[in-house]
This record gives sequence, structure tokens and C-alpha cells, in this order.
Amino acid sequence: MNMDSSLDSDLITYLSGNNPMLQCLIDTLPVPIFYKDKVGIYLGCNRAFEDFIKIERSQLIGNNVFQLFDRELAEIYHSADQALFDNPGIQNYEGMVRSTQGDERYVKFHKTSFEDNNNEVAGLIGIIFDITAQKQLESKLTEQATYDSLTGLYNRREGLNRVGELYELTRRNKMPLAVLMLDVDHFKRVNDQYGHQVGDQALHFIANTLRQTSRKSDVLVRYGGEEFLIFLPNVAEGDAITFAERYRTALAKKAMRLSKSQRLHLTVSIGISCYRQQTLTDLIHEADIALYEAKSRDRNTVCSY
Ligand SMILES: Nc1nc2c(ncn2[C@@H]2O[C@H](COP(=O)(O)OP(=O)(O)OP(=O)(O)O)[C@@H](O)[C@H]2O)c(=O)[nH]1
Repeated sequence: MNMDSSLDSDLITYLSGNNPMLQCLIDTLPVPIFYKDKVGIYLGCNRAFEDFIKIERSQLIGNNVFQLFDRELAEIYHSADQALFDNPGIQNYEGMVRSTQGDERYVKFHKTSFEDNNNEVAGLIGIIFDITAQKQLESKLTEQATYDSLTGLYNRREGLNRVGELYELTRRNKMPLAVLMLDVDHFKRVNDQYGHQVGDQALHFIANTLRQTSRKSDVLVRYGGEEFLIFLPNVAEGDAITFAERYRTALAKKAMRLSKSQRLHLTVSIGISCYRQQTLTDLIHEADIALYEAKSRDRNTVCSY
């Protein structure tokens, strides 16, 4: 880093000295800034950093991370600093920071090493960008892109992505895979009789029941309006019928509470298809054909392709 020649040519002396002009300048910046010497002792910081870690500058200066933070966090900061000193230049990384009062923020560190007159690494300057809001938004968007907001199951796009991977694994390893396609019986009547809002609650109730009945390895997808797909990895036809029956009866035995005196009984029809080297599209299509058969057999029924 080049310093103005009218300043002390030794940057470390300059940074560790009392420099009102430098302090005033960095205090006007809204992002937390700190600087340390080459053994990790804090030389200074700006006001935003004081606010950020909730330590006053006077308590910070002269201490290292082990004296200021809990051991786990201090180790993380120390090894990141060490990595920069071992490989001087610019270091960028993201991570969690915890203030001395315990609140956690997700941040991006931008750190730069600086040298003394002999071109030896003398310390580092760090800037912290608080990206907590951005991370929260990212995880919300990922959640929205992955799950169906009404039922909490995988949405169609994500479900088919996951199942695409599962299908490839099945194909390569010649493993069994069963697909159940479920459709709620006479769902139009629910909407017509009780309104769309109750219809939505019913879909939520059904999805919860399916989730409670599922095994960990089952992949549950809201495929369309009142249609669900369930993929059963490593399950051959005989077991697929047993599992489909388990899903069907779990729902048929339950009733959704509408009011003190009113219960809504819901059933599903289920079509099953099992992997026999056909494409994923065909596998799903066959489950649809079997579902059609189940619908034609009075509903609340399981049919195999
Ligand atoms: N409330 C609500 N209704 C939905 C949603 N998605 C689809 N539906 C309704 O689901 C109903 C499906 O009706 P149909 O395809 O005629 O089938 P059904 O009445 O279930 O009859 P069968 O499938 O033959 O037993 C329609 O009334 C759709 O409006 C949703 O997200 N919320």
C-alpha cells in the first residue's frame, strides 16, 4: 500500500498512532473496518466496527481475538488471518460472526495485508459487509423455488429434478423404483360445498397425512392441483402395493375438523407404476394410466399398471 510521503513512512506506526484525521475518515464510513498487526493484535477500528461487535475501540486496541471472542470463533478468525499472512494480498470469504453479546450476523470479509518499509507483511486491514438480509432473502427464494407453499411438499419442478437424479441412480444400479400417483377424490365437491379456502386447508391436511405416513426415503411431490406423486426408491411391485395401501388407508381413516360438529372425510385414488427400464416420462405416464383405472373402480382404490 502506498502512503503519502508526508505521513510516517512506516504504516504500522502510522496505524497504531493517534491519528484524528484517519479516525475521522474511517468513522464516516458505514461499513465496519478494523486493522491488526502481524501477530493479530488489534491496532484500531472505526465506529461501525464498534457498533457491529459491540466492543469499544479502547477495549479492542492491544488485544487479540482470543482475548475478545470465545475460543471457537477466535480460532476461526485466527486461522483466517494466518492464511492471509501466509499468502499476502487480498482475502475474501463469507461466514458467521457473533458479537460479544451473542447476536449472529452473516458477513462477507474483505481483508488486505499490508507491508512495512522492508516489504515484510506487517498486518491486515479488514472490512465487513453485513449480508444477513441478502442471505435471508436467498434462503427464502430457494425455499419458494423448492417447496410448494400450500403443502410444504416439493413443487413439481423441484420434485422432478430430485426424481431425475433418483431415476438415474436406479437405472445405473438396476435397482427397483416405484411411483405412486395420487389424486384426491371428488375434490371439486369440497371446493363447491365449502369454498376454496377450505379446499386449500384440505390439501394442506392431505399433504400432512402423506408426510406423516411416509418413510424417510420416500420423495413426496405436489404434482398439480390435487394430484401428488410419491417415489419409493428401492421398492419393488409387491411392496409398492403395500405402501400405497398404507397411504390410502391413512387418509381414509382420518377426518379433517371443519367445526365442532363437522368433519370432512377425504379419500385418494392411487395408481402405481414400477421401473422396468422404461423412461421416467413413461414411468409417470403409466402411474397416471393406473390412477385412471383406480378412479373408474369407484375411487379410494389402489391400482397397479
Ligand atoms: N382449493 C383448491 N382447489 C384446487 C387447487 N388445485 C386444484 N383444485 C381443484 O381441484 C378440483 C379438481 O376437480 P376434478 O379434476 O374435476 O376432479 P375431482 O372433483 O377431484 O374428481 P375426481 O378426481 O374424478 O375424483 C377442481 O375443482 C380444482 O379447482 C388448489 O390449490 N386449491
